[in-house]
Amino acid sequence: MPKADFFTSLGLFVVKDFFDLELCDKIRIESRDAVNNAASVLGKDGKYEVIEEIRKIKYSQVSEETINKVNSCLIAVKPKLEEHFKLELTDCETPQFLRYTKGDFYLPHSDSCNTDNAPQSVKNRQVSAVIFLSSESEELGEEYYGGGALTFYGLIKDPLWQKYGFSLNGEAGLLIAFRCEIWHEVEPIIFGERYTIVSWFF
Ligand SMILES: O=C(O)CCC(=O)C(=O)O
Ligand SMILES: [Fe+2]
Repeated sequence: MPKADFFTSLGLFVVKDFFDLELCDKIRIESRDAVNNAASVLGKDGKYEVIEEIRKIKYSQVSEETINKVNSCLIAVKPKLEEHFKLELTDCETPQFLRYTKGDFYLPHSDSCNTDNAPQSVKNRQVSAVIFLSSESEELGEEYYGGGALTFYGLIKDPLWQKYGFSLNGEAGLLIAFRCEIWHEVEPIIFGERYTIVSWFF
């Protein structure tokens, strides 16, 4: 599996210890114990709906304090994202706290959508950000999971490589940011629980 530096060399933005392990543990435990709801996707009619054949994940309803803390960390990195992607960004969406248990996944998708009926907030998205709170590992433990690779497509423009997926090894504390149009998926979780936070800059 390629290392984080490989994704940097292909133009993605990676910070390895964006969150320290103490903060990852704290938010992961809060996310595990919070009320969970099935996550939705944008349906063809431009409305959000739960379609478990496409995105089988739970949202965790963490505290306002945790949302604000993560939000301020994301806003603090905005100037670096603007410089990296050569874009002007206004703000980021309220972060979503995601919990994946065995068998959960998210099929290949892009985070932006330009169809006429898409909500303006989705049309405005420019950069996606994912923060890992747990690590992919062969070890068993609360902070580890197996499977669940975040896999990116079309990173190499050559037509021969268009359909090739590059999988990132999830590591607690790592932030990866990428242009919203890039296709990506979360492969099914084989064991353990996978925790991430996602948000979108616009
Ligand atoms: O959990 C992840 O690694 C990414 C999730 C994702 O792609 C999304 O929610 O749009
Ligand atoms: Fe996504």
